Amino acid sequence: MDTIIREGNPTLREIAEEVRFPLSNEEQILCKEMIEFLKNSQDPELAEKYNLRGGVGLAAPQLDIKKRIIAVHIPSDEQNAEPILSSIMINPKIISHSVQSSCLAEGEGCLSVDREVPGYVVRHSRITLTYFDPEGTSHKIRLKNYPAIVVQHEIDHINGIMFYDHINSQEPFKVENDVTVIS
Ligand SMILES: O=CN(O)C[C@@H](CC1CCCC1)C(=O)N1NCCC[C@H]1C(=O)Nc1ccccn1
Ligand code: NI
Repeated sequence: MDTIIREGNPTLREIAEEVRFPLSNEEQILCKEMIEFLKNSQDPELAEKYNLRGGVGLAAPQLDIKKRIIAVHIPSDEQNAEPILSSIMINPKIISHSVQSSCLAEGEGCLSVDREVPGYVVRHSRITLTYFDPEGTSHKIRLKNYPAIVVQHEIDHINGIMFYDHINSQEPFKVENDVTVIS
């Protein structure tokens, strides 16, 4: 998984392909590896040992694989509690969203971007999305707050969008009055 490609690689700017079911063995293994990577990256020892930056989300294009597969693994704040959200989402699709917008107070980063890009990344506060799990079962879920931000960051990746595309270059920390800043 040290094969995370960096900005400048054209794959990060392409639209990834829909995945067909049933998954190939290779695709099934990829899904497992993506979640494993996130879990390992959040383990202090393993992150130290393999020099990983802890990640809560990963999109297949970041592995130079142009497929609409994303992984999210968002830990809970308490130690050893269940993660808030841990999921592989195949062909994810936002089918509706709030008018209300939100952004992370500390801005966003990306495992494919080895530099700080300061500024608010304004996203939908709440989203309803459909996706398929690796078994091909369709799901429809609603997300808000941080999990909604993470999933939107990942869905951007399969559409060739980087987080800094959303930053207002004139006024990076400008917020319209009705944007919720999440800290
Ligand atoms: O496309 C996917 N990516 O680029 C990995 C990104 C995804 C998140 C960035 C903002 C929303 C989704 C990622 O996870 N990060 N960005 C760069 C370094 C930090 C790291 C991070 O936020 N880590 C974290 C946060 C909370 C708890 C544990 N770890
Ligand atoms: Ni990213």
